[in-house]
Amino acid sequence: MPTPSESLVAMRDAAPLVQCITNFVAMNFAANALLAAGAAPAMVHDPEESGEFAAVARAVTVNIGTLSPRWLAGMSEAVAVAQKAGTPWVLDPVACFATTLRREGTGKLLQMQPTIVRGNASEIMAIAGEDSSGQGVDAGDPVAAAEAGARKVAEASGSVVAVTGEVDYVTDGTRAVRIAGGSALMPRVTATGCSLTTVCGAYAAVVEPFDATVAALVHFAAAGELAADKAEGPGSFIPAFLDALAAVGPDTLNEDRVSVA
Ligand SMILES: Nc1ncnc2c1ncn2[C@@H]1O[C@H](COP(=O)(O)OP(=O)(O)O)[C@@H](O)[C@H]1O
Ligand SMILES: Cc1ncsc1CCOP(=O)(O)O
Ligand SMILES: [Mg+2]
Repeated sequence: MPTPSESLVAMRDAAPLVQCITNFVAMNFAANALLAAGAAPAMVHDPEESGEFAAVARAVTVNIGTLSPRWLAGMSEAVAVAQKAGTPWVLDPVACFATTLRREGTGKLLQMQPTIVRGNASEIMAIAGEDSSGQGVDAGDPVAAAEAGARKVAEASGSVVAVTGEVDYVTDGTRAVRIAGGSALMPRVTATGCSLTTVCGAYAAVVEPFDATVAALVHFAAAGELAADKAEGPGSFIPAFLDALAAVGPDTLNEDRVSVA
C-alpha cells in the first residue's frame, strides 16, 4: 500500500495522460491543476471522438457540471471504452440532485461502475438516495452527514467514494479514512472540486483506486494550506494554489493528515 508521498512520486514519474470530460466553468482551471500537479490533461468530450481518445488515455474523468444530452453521450462513449480497456474512470456528480437530466444522467453513469466517485456531501447524499440541502453546485451539508451514504454507495457500486469538505472522507465500503487540512478559501473559488476529480484520475492511472483517492486529496489539502499562507483572498488564492500544487513534494505530503475513520 503506497503512502501518499510514494503515490505522488509515481504519478509525477508517469505524468499520465488524463482525458477530462468536465464542465465549461472548470475546463481551464482543471487542465492547469493537472499540469501543475504533474499529469497531462486533454479535454476531449464530443461523442464523435471521446471513445477513440479514451483508448489512449491512462484515466478518464467525467463531470456533469454543465450537462447536455450530447455531453452525456460523449461520457458514455468514453466510459465504455475505458471499462473495456480496464482504464480507471472517475465520476464527479456535480449538483446531481438539481434537475431531471442530472438525476437520470448520474443514474446511467453510476450503472457503468465508476472506479472512483468524488463529490461534496450533498451530492454523495443524493446519490445514496438521501435528502440533502445542496445549493446548486455547493454543498449545504457537512461531510459527516454523508459518511453513511458514502459507505452504502461504495458497497453497492464497488467504487471508491470520496466526500470532500472541511475534513474529507474516503471509503471503499470496507476501509475508511478522513483527511484533514486544506483551506476555507478552497470552496470560495470555483472548480477546486472539479479539478480535484481530475487529479484523482491522474493518481488512479498509477496506483490502486483507494490509495489514489487518498493521495489526490492529501495533495490538495497540502497545496491548499500552502496557497492560503500566501493568498490575500479568493483572487490571489487561484494562482497561489496552482503554484502550490506544483510546489508540494513527497516531504510535504504529511502522513498525519490521514486518520482511520
Ligand atoms: N472548509 C474547508 N476547509 C478546508 N478544505 C476545504 C473546505 N471546503 C472544501 N475544502 C477542500 O476543497 C476541495 C474541493 O472540495 P469541495 O468544496 O467539497 O468540492 P466541490 O467544489 O465539488 O463542492 C477539497 O480538496 C476539499 O478538501
Ligand atoms: C459554478 C458551476 N456551475 C456549473 S459547473 C460549476 C463549477 C463547479 O465547480 P466545483 O464543483 O468544483 O465547485
Ligand atoms: Mg463539485
